Amino acid sequence: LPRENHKPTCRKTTVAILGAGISGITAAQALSNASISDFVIVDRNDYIGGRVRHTTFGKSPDGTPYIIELGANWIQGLGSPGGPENPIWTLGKKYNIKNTFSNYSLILTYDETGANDFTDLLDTWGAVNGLAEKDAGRILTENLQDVNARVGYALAGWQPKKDMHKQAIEWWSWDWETTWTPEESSFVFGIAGYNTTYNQYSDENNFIWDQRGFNTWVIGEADTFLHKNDPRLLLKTTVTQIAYSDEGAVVHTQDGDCIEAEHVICTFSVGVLQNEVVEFKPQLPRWKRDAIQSFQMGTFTKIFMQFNETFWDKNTQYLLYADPDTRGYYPIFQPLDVPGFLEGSGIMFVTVVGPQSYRIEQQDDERTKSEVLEVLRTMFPDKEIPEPVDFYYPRWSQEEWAYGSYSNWPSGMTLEKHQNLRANVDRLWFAGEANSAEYFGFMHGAWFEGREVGTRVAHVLKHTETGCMKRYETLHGTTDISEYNAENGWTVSSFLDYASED
Ligand SMILES: Cc1cc2nc3c(=O)[nH]c(=O)nc-3n(C[C@H](O)[C@H](O)[C@H](O)COP(=O)(O)OP(=O)(O)OC[C@H]3O[C@@H](n4cnc5c(N)ncnc54)[C@H](O)[C@@H]3O)c2cc1C
Repeated sequence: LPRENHKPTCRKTTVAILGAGISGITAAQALSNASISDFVIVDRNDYIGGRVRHTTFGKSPDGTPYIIELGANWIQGLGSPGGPENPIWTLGKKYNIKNTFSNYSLILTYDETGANDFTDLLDTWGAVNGLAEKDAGRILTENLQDVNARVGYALAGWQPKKDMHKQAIEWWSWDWETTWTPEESSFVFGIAGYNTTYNQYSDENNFIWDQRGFNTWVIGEADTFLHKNDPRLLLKTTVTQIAYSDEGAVVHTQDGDCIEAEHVICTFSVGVLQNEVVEFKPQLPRWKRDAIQSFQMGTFTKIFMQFNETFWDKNTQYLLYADPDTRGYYPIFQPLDVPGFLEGSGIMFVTVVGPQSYRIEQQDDERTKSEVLEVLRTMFPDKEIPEPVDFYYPRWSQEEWAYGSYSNWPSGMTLEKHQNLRANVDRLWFAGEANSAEYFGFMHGAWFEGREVGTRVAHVLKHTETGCMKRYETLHGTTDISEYNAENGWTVSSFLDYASED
């Protein structure tokens, strides 16, 4: 609400960048690099980084709390000799972000009987996945109709049905990354997206445990073009309305102020756009609303616990639990009190996604804590599982500035329709992780899209490019292979493979 005695003002700028997450900061940096310094960056939070967000948790031996990451935690796909490097990995190194290789083979499996080794199913999945990849590649290149990933994997020979061990392996291999089930996800883009990150860069994921917070690199990059107390950075400022036309735009904020700009770059998550917390005037055209509502926003919830004593094997990074009744019920536990991470911390976290996230994000901490402890007692029948001394989890699906964690590609969405998510409407531009056709969901997706749109707007301002991104008012059922090009956000081939050794 407008503050008492606050006189509304309307500020003028060339470019208003909405959001100070990775995309917003990268867009501003691209403008700055093109010598356009007249912009403002607006964010409702009081920090730079958006979904790269941390908090304090528990207590270390010296009494100070630990820093834990509530949002992005891994740099995914680092880079291979002879191939390109993931820009987030480059930046992680630049800012000396503390991280450790996530070793997925340091895994133990459990079920309702306690420890039970079903890791051989990982090899079965690997073999099926090889066949599935080939099939997905054929669908893409021959312009055939996409299917959902359940169908794609079933045709490759994967039938998990009522085998809860197989369901757990499938959850670990699919849902943990996408936050949606195979039934709900695109087969082709799920696999192509996986390949552009893990085959183009590498299959390594490094886990961040830096006690300055992972967003140190985002702040560091912002500092390369913003100065101390820069008036161009407006934190704690909530956008309520964006009025746009082909001549410019006016952004209205909750405190009654406004920003008049020649161009607006909106980097809000697809969850924010879907939930209409910001009013667009005029209403966005149907082709745009269709694309926004079609893309999926998923939820990924990390539940943190600190214990006074550890009861897990210090040589294990992952504990996978197959619940006998419910797929995805507290399936993956990660102790951080293991070598290379936060040793001595007593911290462990368990992750749920999708419908389980929605469920637990609506219930109170006590209920969730007792469910988690019951699972741990099932997994370790011979051990005393103590009450945690600290317990916390975020509610991503309810955050008005995110409405979820990150996006996923649903089956039935073509590259053309996704391009409509990216395309500008008059002088209103869009960026953010979901707009990356090749890296949706990831931090590097947000980074590439912010850079792309910032660069485009700079060209438009300098009259070296026209103002329109490709869009499809009439969609075709499938996408021809010739359309997998830069104009539609497809810059590298999903068939490239620098990462595999053979
Ligand atoms: C739990 C979780 C785990 C993840 N794990 C990983 C991972 O391991 N690896 C990885 O690569 N990626 C991961 N991600 C995804 C990654 O964090 C995102 O892809 C990336 O940070 C998105 O950046 P962005 O700039 O597109 O959006 P955002 O970071 O959401 O930035 C948009 C900004 O807009 C602001 N905003 C929204 N509404 C308004 C409004 N009305 N007014 C003003 N400001 C507003 C928000 O406050 C936000 O700061 C994870 C995300 C989550 C939540």
